[in-house]
Amino acid sequence: MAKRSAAVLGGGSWGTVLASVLADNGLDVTLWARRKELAEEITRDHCNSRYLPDVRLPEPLRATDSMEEAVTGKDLVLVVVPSQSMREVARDLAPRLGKDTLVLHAAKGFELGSLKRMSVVLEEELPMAAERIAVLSGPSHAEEVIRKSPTTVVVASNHPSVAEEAQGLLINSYLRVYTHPDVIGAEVGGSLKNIIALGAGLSDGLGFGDNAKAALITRGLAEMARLGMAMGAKPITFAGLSGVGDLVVTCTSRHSRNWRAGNLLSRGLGLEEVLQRMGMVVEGIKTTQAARELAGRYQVEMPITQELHAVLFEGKPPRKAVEDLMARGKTDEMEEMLRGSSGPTA
Ligand SMILES: NC(=O)C1=CN([C@@H]2O[C@H](COP(=O)(O)OP(=O)(O)OC[C@H]3O[C@@H](n4cnc5c(N)ncnc54)[C@H](OP(=O)(O)O)[C@@H]3O)[C@@H](O)[C@H]2O)C=CC1
Ligand SMILES: O=C(CO)COP(=O)(O)O
Repeated sequence: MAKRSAAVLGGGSWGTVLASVLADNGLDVTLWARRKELAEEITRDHCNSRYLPDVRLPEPLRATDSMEEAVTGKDLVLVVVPSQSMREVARDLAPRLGKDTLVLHAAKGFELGSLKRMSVVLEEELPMAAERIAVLSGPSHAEEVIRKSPTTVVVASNHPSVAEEAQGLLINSYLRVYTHPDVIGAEVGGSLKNIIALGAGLSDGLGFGDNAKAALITRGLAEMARLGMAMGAKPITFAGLSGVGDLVVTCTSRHSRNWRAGNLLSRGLGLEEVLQRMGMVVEGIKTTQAARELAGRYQVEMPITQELHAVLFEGKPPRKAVEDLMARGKTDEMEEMLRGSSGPTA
């Protein structure tokens, strides 16, 4: 059988690590990075010093700044760029995509303005591949996967054979990949957890304790599921890897960029300075804007998201946001779930 092949689009931390996983699995892998010097460093020195310092990449992994060279003839194209770049990259990919190529993305966010999920953006830009699109999500920090630390993820697709094929290419002894039928749930969970992780970083930075973090995780999950259900997700998806699994890892891991950004904000730094210090994408910030608009569109109550939006974009002091969350009207924890409603609570 011919050697399977893949292109990974995006030379950041997650794209580089997923390309390394596929290379470890024996695929012929080409990584596409928009900057020539980064592509050259990966091919020549087997490292990505900006995004993964002190990590040696598999020798067979090659990189290029030519999209054409990266994707031609590949069985799989894995798109791993920040959400706000997804459409632009998909547009460049469209004329070069093979007729049977599987398209998988691993981005966690919504497109600002349209508020679309990433698989919808891909379907629009790659209509010829609409039946071959899948999403990779779940608790998976790049820094741990590259160390081959046991990790579990899901590959969700509306087409079971597509999810199974992607599962077969990615699964190995340190990365256990489950298929999943709920694309909406996987994308909404993976995106919204970043908002709650920003809140967890803020909460820890303000010196609140484990009780506060457990509250954020649990009530955060409730509001993620509420919006997700209103958008068409299956509620049970939020109990899985792309829901509570990813929420827990992002709210508790020292690797989380969203947690770290929240923590810097708690020290009084402005948003611009936080982003500059991070030097990597912090998806939760734009997702907070998108989720607040989605909450309005679907008439869903998302108090943590609302308060975080006020802190990030309206200058509200974080402690006042916490006070306001604690002073909300009395309600029943499970009421909306037991009623099966996604609408606003009393
Ligand atoms: N890091 C992780 O552990 C995980 C990340 N993810 C998700 O994966 C996505 C990518 O994250 P991650 O790799 O960590 O991000 P990074 O910030 O580490 O890297 C982003 C990469 O995307 C590139 N990029 C940005 N815009 C464009 C564009 N318009 N065209 C081409 N390339 C572009 C950047 O290029 P340049 O260097 O030239 O700026 C950079 O190589 C995000 O949605 C994130 O939430 C999901 C799971 C785990
Ligand atoms: O999605 C992730 C882990 O599953 C990465 O989260 P951060 O972007 O917060 O690092």
